[in-house]
Formats: sequence, C-alpha cells, structure tokens
Amino acid sequence: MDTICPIDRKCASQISVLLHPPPPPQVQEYFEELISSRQCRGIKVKQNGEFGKGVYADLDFKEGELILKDPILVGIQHPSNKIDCLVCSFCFQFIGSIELQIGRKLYLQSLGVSANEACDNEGSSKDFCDTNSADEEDDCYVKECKKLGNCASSSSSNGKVTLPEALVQSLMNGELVLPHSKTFCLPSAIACPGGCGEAYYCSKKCAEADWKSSHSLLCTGKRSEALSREALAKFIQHANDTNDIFLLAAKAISFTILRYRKLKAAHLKGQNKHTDPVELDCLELSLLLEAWKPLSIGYKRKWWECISLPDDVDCSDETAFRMEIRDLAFTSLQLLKAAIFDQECEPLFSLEIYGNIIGMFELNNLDLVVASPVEDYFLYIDALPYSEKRTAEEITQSLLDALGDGYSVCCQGTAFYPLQSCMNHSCCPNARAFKREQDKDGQATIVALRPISEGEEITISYIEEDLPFEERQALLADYGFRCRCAKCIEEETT
Ligand SMILES: C[S@@+](CC[C@H](N)C(=O)[O-])C[C@H]1O[C@@H](n2cnc3c(N)ncnc32)[C@H](O)[C@@H]1O
Repeated sequence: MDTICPIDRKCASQISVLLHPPPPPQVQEYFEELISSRQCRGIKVKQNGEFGKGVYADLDFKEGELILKDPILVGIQHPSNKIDCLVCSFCFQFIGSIELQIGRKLYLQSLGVSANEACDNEGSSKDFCDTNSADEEDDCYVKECKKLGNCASSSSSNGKVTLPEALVQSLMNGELVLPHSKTFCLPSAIACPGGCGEAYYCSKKCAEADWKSSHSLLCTGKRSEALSREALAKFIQHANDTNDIFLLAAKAISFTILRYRKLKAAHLKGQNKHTDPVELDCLELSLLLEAWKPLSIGYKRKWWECISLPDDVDCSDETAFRMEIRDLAFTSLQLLKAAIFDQECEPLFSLEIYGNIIGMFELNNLDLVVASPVEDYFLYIDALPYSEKRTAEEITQSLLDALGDGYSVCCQGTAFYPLQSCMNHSCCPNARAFKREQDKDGQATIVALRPISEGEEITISYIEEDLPFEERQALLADYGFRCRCAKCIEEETT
C-alpha cells in the first residue's frame, strides 16, 4: 500500500504549527482557566521543570486529601466492555437500573455474544428513541439489546447457568424489581438524540454535551452530521477489528472540528462575509489552532515511533513492525476521512497529526475505570442480616450463579485528562489516581498519598512502583522514557 499521505505534504506548514505547543504565556493562561474550572484547590502547572511540564502544590495537602478531580477531555469505553456495563457515553457513570444491568448482560450471555461480536453492531441504524419516560427508555434499550444479539452467533454454550428467557426479559423491561435494588438507584438511560442506538446517557445535559463535543459527527443514526454514515460504519468496524484507540482519535478530531466551526460562526457573526481570501486563510488557521489548543497541550510523539516493541516481535523485525503500525493508522485515517472530512480542517486529516494524536494517547492516557454498582449490590445482599439475606437470595442467588465471575466487571476504557496528563511519574510518588466511594463517573481523581508541602511537585506512579528497578524501567519504556526519579537515580548508582 502507498502510505504517502498527500495531506502531510500539502499542509506541511500548518501541521508544523499545530504540532508546536502554543507560546508559554498562552499555555499558562490555558491551565489557569482549566484549574479554576475544576474541583481542585491549590495546584498549578509549571512548564519548565526537569521533565518538561509538571503539576505542583500551591498549598499544603494532608495524607488522603483530594488534590484534583479532572473531567475527561476525550474518552472511550472499550467496545468489549459494553456487554458487561451500560454506562453514560459522556461521563461514564452506570445508568438504567441494577435490574437492567443484570438482565442485559444475561440476555447477551444467553445469545452467546462475545466481546468481539458486541463491537460488530456499530453502524446499524435504529429509530430515534425520543422519550423521557424511564420505562420507555428501558424498553427501547431492550430492542437495541435484541439487535445486538441478532448479529451475534447464537451458540449459547458459555458454560454458565442460563435462566428462563421470561425472567431475563422482566429484568430488562422493569417488570421484576429485585430486593433492595432501590438502595442502588441509577439514572435512567437516555438514548442518543441522533438515533444511533449505540450511545446512552445519564441525563439530557450529558447527551447534549456529547453531541456538541464530538458525537454529532460520529453518530451512525439518522440525525448524524457525518458526511457518510456508511463510511463511518466502516471506520468503526475497522477500529473494532484492529485497535479501539482509533475511536478515541476520531473523537479528538471531531472535537476539534466542532470547536472550530463554533469559533468560526462566533467570529463571523456580524462581520463582513467578503473577507479577503488571504485574510480568510490566516483566520481559519488561527481558529483551527484555538480549537486544537486543548489537544496541543499534551506531550506527543508519533504512534509508530513511540509504541514499544511487543515481546513476540524480534528486534530484527522492528522496522517492518513500525511500518505496519503506520500503514494501519493510514488505513484507519482514510476511512475516517471518507466519513467526516472537513476541507477547512484539512491538516487534521494528515497522517502526521493522526499519528501524533494516537501517540499522545499512548504516552499520556489513564485507564478509565468506574466500579460496578452490580458488584456493590450483591455485596450488600451478602452482608444483610441472616433472615433478610435468605429471603433476598431466593431471587438473587440464581442471578449471581448465572452471571458467574462477571458479576463484578467494572466499566473499563481509556481517556485523556488535561491536567492529570501533566503529572510526571515517580517510583516514590506522593499522590495517586484513586476512586473513592463517592466517585461514580469517569473523572480522574487524584489524592495525596502522604503530606505534600506547598511548592512540591505532585507525582503519580504510572506503573506498580514496588517492582525491582529493571522491571520498572522496562514497564516505563512503554511510556517512552527512562525514569530519572530520585528513587531510580539512587538505585541505579548503588
Ligand atoms: C504524561 S507526560 C507528563 C507531562 C510531561 N512532562 C509534559 O511535559 O507534558 C509523560 C512524559 O513526561 C516525562 N517524564 C515524566 N516522568 C518522568 C520521569 N520520572 N523521568 C523521566 N521523564 C519523565 C517523559 O518524557 C514522559 O514521556
């Protein structure tokens, strides 16, 4: 395949500007605004530390204290995890009800839907589910669930106990209310306003925010703003078959295009529409740079250059391996281009930018994890006083047996967090990403591991920090660097 990307050459100068971080005062201003909009107190981003940017304490923190809650800039739930957990496609909190979570999973299980098959449903269109009623939303979800099942193989031999279909249906449609489930109330599932039947939300606010942020271009439903829904379905299918990081890259590109369009509309409002073509080019580039700013801040390298060599690839095959990764990215990019290309944002469709976006995720992303309320529910039942527990278990035990180990699967994905991604690594960190009892969505939550004094750098560990020195360095090679924290420097020299 010819992997020369014509846009790389055509837009070389714009690409170079996009890949150059904005000047320090602009970066500083961006972070100050971001920090003031977050649930955090006393942190600042400094740009010229030993390892480039870093986050520093602006106040003293006590051990266990919350340092930062960082909302996601772009994130995805892994497609294979969608069978296990129904979560809001914007904030990633669990939605529906305990009954729906369990029923949906048992239903898909009974159809033999495997993780990969669950991803194959992308692109199928579905009537718009325009309703506010929780019951109707759930019913609408049941239909979608059936469709997910229909396109999967129907071999239901998964070794788990199967329950009567009517019981599973009654869990999904809300007819069966499980004992004590009201203690674990979840927001109703609201269908995507574009009608894709793929995205669900915890609230209209999240549905609108996702639509405006990126989903309007990436929705496969009737109201999609994509150039071609068929092309979009092909792009999604390719990502599901190869690497779901392409779905996240598509979100980053859609996010930038939509921001660009909004900025341009605001700029042109009330202005002379007949701007000189040269002026218009300059204007478009400066608006694109502004739209791209939240992503320009992230530390970047090209994906095929920074990805570490898998164990099963011999060193002598390294060049071929990196070329293969580059080819794969190029194929994905061509599919995305056919689906959502925007001439005014052409540089975003260069292989150079696509590779850097994915490389940025590779080097900066944090695992997106949200604990399952279904696990909490079964633990709660287990902890009830003896007679209450026995009564409840007359209904719940068969469900637990049918779910098997899968009852506790949490929401899993990957996300880019604008402030957390500025935190440097230390093998002796003073903070960590840690979800507390009350943290029910996908935001990154950073808490102090020990007292931190004003002025100290806030560091987290990207890996299991208690491993021996060489193992730590090997793991950090996946993040593209050799650790030079105090602990590593000391251990290297002794
Ligand atoms: C997630 S970014 C952290 C923010 C980054 N310093 C920046 O300027 O954007 C991770 C990158 O920071 C640098 N880094 C972080 N911790 C480090 C450490 N302990 N030793 C050496 N380099 C480190 C590496 O270049 C790494 O790839």
